[in-house]
Amino acid sequence: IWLPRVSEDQGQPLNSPRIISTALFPDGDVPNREITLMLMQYGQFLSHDITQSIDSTFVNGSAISCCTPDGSLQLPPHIRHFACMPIYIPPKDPFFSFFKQGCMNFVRSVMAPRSDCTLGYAQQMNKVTHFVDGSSVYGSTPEQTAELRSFQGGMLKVFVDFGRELLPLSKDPEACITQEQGSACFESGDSRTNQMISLVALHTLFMREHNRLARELGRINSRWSDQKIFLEARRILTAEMQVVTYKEFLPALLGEAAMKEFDIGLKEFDYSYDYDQRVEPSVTNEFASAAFRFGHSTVEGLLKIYGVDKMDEMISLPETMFYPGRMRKHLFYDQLLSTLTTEPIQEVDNLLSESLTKYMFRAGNPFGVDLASLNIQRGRDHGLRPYNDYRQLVGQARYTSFKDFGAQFGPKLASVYSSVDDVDLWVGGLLESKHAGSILGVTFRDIIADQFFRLKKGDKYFFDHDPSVNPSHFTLEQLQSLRKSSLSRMICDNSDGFLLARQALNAFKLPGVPGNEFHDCNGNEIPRINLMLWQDFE
Ligand code: HEM
Ligand SMILES: [Ca+2]
Repeated sequence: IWLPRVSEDQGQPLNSPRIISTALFPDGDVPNREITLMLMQYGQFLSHDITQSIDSTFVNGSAISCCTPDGSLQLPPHIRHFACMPIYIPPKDPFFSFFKQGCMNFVRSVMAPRSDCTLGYAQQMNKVTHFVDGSSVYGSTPEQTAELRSFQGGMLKVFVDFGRELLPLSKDPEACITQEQGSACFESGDSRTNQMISLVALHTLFMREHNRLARELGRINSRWSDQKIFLEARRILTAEMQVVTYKEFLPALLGEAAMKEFDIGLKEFDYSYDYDQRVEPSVTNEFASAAFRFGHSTVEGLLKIYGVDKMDEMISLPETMFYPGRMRKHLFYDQLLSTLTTEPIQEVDNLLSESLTKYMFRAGNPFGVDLASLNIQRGRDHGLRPYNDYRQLVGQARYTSFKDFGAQFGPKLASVYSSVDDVDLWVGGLLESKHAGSILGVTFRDIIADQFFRLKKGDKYFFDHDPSVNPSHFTLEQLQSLRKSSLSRMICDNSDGFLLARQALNAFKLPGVPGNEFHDCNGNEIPRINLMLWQDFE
């Protein structure tokens, strides 16, 4: 019902995720040659639009701790919260032992009530709307949306910092490491916004695009109310996000073959007529707790920030986690968008930046937490089956021996797992080699493609669905225009204009990759949506 998985060998508990993490996920630098860091950053932004599990808390909302205050030991079961599932750190740990850490806090996710009110095995709750609907921009509840709106001209609230529009400042004193003078901590539709600075940049980009749309719509339709402009701008921004996701992001991630195999490409003309009410659109646990966490392997631990003709700064990622004050620096937002669209992504492999496995959220401390351990433990918390079962599900032969994982990983896996049927999904999925034009192995590729199939075919409000099913459908002319949206156009239109005078057509592909040369933002090569199609003559 809710007990974590045990070994297929003799039913003993599985090995500690931290031991698996140190054996298999060292740091290393292997950049991809075609894909930009933007795929990583948009990936995280998009994942936050569709999934967020909820950590259990005490009844009064305070956080649960499953370790002794000094982190040396786990609290004994009889005095700790029932949702505790702390991660054991061995005394010989190559990193945490220096700090005498023997326990990494881990609290199990809140369960969802079953829709038919029966009892049965646990499923976890999703805190955000699973549809690709801009909830990361607008929030997932009407109350959150109201909090973010300015109620003037259809716009979202902003913090005007010496003439530049940034996200509104957070009122929560705990949302960042510091709220000191000159620093900043931001508010958006998603509670994870300040997790790291390039995520803040994407939230800023989308907020600005909403306000740009609202200003234009208000200019074209001088009689529209705040409410009308807000809803219309939101409908357009959501469509833009769906176009960027299905036309640019997914092909770069999954490859053209998967787009065809799973029939998730966007149509070029007409409505798509492919809404199917039998399709279950909610996010699968396999997607949220393992496959889409492929992104953690693509994170670059050092952000290279360029000045006009030289490198300005090399920022270590943990220094920007819950500490996004640099956003207030004059050039920084443009510089960061430029870094994201010109620097390569790290390959999806067994290499993980130390900024995530040693220093994540360290907030000035000499050590942080290990995201790889959290991912493995989360998979067990959420009741995922072992990797082998999913291999079979996507049509691959089950592995029968550790040797099947190859000479590089087989022996390492054998040293930390008792049975080949014990390997966790997130671990096995990351170790696969790339499949058919994708940057992912076949198992993650298929789990992710399946999810985006559901999120399109199962969403009656998806932007290209026809009037017979979609109460908020567009006209065919509007649809044609919306299909030209791109992340590059959005960046061109919403940068500060200090550095970003040009963009490559596809923001997920490195400039200079054939067919992806730079174009002037002011020219017509990077297409624009024609907002005159929203002119209302009534
Ligand atoms: C610096 C970058 C990132 C940091 C610091 C970060 C951190 C985290 C943390 C702390 C969690 C929760 C772990 C747990 O307790 O289960 C998480 C979950 C997750 N992350 Fe990341 N992440 C980053 C980038 C990414 C990227 C690039 C992607 C995808 C492309 C991604 C996808 C996800 C997903 C799907 C989840 C599960 C969300 C849920 O359902 O709760 N993350 N991440
Ligand atoms: Ca959503």
